[in-house]
This record gives sequence, structure tokens and C-alpha cells, in this order.
Amino acid sequence: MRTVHSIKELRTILRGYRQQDKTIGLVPTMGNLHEGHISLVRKAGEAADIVVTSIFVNPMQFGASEDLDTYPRTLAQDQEQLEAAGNTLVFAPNVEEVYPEGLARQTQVVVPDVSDGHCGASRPGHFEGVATVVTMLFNMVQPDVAVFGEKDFQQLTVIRKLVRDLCIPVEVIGAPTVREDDGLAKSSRNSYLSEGDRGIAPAMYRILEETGRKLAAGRSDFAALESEAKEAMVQAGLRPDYFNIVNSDTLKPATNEDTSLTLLVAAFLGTTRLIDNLTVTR
Ligand SMILES: Nc1ncnc2c1ncn2[C@@H]1O[C@H](COP(=O)(O)OP(=O)(O)OP(=O)(O)O)[C@@H](O)[C@H]1O
Ligand SMILES: CC(C)(CO)[C@@H](O)C(=O)[O-]
Ligand code: BAL
Repeated sequence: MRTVHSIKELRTILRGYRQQDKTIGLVPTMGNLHEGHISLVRKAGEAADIVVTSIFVNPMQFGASEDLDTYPRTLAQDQEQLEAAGNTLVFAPNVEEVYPEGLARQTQVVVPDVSDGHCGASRPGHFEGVATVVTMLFNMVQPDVAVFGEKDFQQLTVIRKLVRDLCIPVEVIGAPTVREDDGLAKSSRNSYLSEGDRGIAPAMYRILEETGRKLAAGRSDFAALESEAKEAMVQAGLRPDYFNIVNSDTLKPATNEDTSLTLLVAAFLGTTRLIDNLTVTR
């Protein structure tokens, strides 16, 4: 497995694979890899001959008061895990390689509508940062397929729309959320949690499941269900950011006509912000 840091070297290596008619799968990450990421690498390996994993903590998607500086950077450990998972190439550029003119002069990709609300409301500019860097990664790697986790449900929706709207020739594959034994979605940010908060964190998924069961049983008083879920989160020791029941495709508030509903949740434990979601069909 090779690691490259420059776009030029990345392109040279990928040109060689393309000349051999190999298909290319891309897994964009911010590093500090866990089993969730590794499941994406394996999925990409099933769908393509060559797997490129990018590791880049993208400053453009972080707000001024967020954790850009403290976000864990663990390249050596990440490389070991990727090698064991059968990854072919690691692309780990530095910030100057990706944004040579600086962020203020960077062309931006805006994906309207599905970027609004939920995490888009709580993290202004976040999805513009994600959409821009993912578009750039698609142009740098020109993958046949790209794999993203369903854990970041709104992000996956934004990327699917971006690919459709800009006619980018890549197949976007969603991968199911990998969880700890107690239900907590695996996330790099779980490592920020104190022992006490780690004990509280699984309540997020438990409350998603409880609400999912109420919906499956036929309840359709969505606003009341959202309030009950937020109240249960407070009781458990979480500080809810949002708990929204939405149409799984549009991410707009659920209606009685919707057959697929997604419960989107974000909550704080101390200063750590965690997200999760659950989709219910009825
Ligand atoms: N538990 C998981 N199961 C499946 N995919 C995941 C999981 N966690 C992250 N991913 C996916 O891995 C890709 C890279 O995500 P990222 O590097 O932000 O990891 P993360 O652990 O979610 O980090 P963070 O804590 O910053 O949200 C994204 O497509 C994301 O959806
Ligand atoms: C897709 C992504 C790698 C873009 O920086 C990031 O948002 C992430 O890790 O989910
Ligand atoms: N997993 C999404 C990346 C972020 O939170 O910025």
C-alpha cells in the first residue's frame, strides 16, 4: 500500500491503474480510522479493483469555534488499519496542497435545500465545505464509485444531490452505520468523551429506536414524538441539538403520506457533539 501527499503523484499512479483497465473506488475520510471507516474500505473493495482512501481534515467544513485544531490526526495507525483492510492507496494531502490560494479565495460548491436545516442549521457553512472538498476529491481521483457512511445521513443526501446536479460520473454507495455493542455509532469524536459521558452516549440510539417503534406502531403526531424524544434525551443527560423526523429523500418534515421516514438526531455531551439517525419504513 502506498501513501501519497501530492495531487500530481496521485494522478500519475491512478493513470497507471486506468491504463490497466482497473476500476477505482474512493473512500473520503478525515482519518482517525475505526471499524466504521474500515467497513467503507471493504465495501469499496467489493465494488472496484483499486481502493483509494483519502485522509484530510478539511478546514473548510469546520466552524470557527469547532474542533479543527484538536481533531485527532493519527496517520501511522490509520495506514496500518488500511493496509490490513486491503486498501491500495492513501491520499493524505496537507492544507496547502488542497487550498493553495487559501480558503477565502476558494471556489465553493453549494447544494441548496438538502444542506439547509438539521446539521446545516447548527453548523453554518459546513455542507458547503463538505460539498466543495468532495467535488475536488472526485476531480482529483475520478473514481468509478465512492463510498460514504449512512451515519452522516444528511451528508450522504447532499453528496447524492451534488453528483446528480453536476452530472459527476461516479456511483455513490451508502454503507450502514457500524455501532459499538451498546448501540453507540462509532465515531472519531467518541474519543473526546469522558468515562461518565461515554456511559450516557448510547441513550441517543436507544431513544432513536424507541421513537422508531412508536412510528412503526402507527403514531404520526410527529411534533409530539420529537418533543418526547428530546425530553428523554435530557432525562438521560444529553443536551439535544435537534431531533427531527423527516422524509428520507427530501429531509423535509415528515407527513402522513411518507412511507420512509428518517429520524435525525444531534446532541451534545459536554462540548462533544454527536450525530445519529434511524430510518423507518411504513
Ligand atoms: N460508524 C460508522 N459507520 C459507517 N460509516 C461511518 C461511521 N462513522 C463514520 N463513517 C463514515 O466514514 C466517512 C468518514 O467520516 P469521518 O472521517 O468524519 O468519521 P467519523 O468517525 O464520523 O468522524 P466524526 O466523529 O468527525 O464525525 C463518512 O462517510 C462517514 O459517514
Ligand atoms: C466526507 C468528508 C471526508 C469530507 O471532508 C467528511 O465530511 C467526513 O469525514 O465525513
Ligand atoms: N463526519 C462529518 C465530518 C464533520 O463532522 O465535520
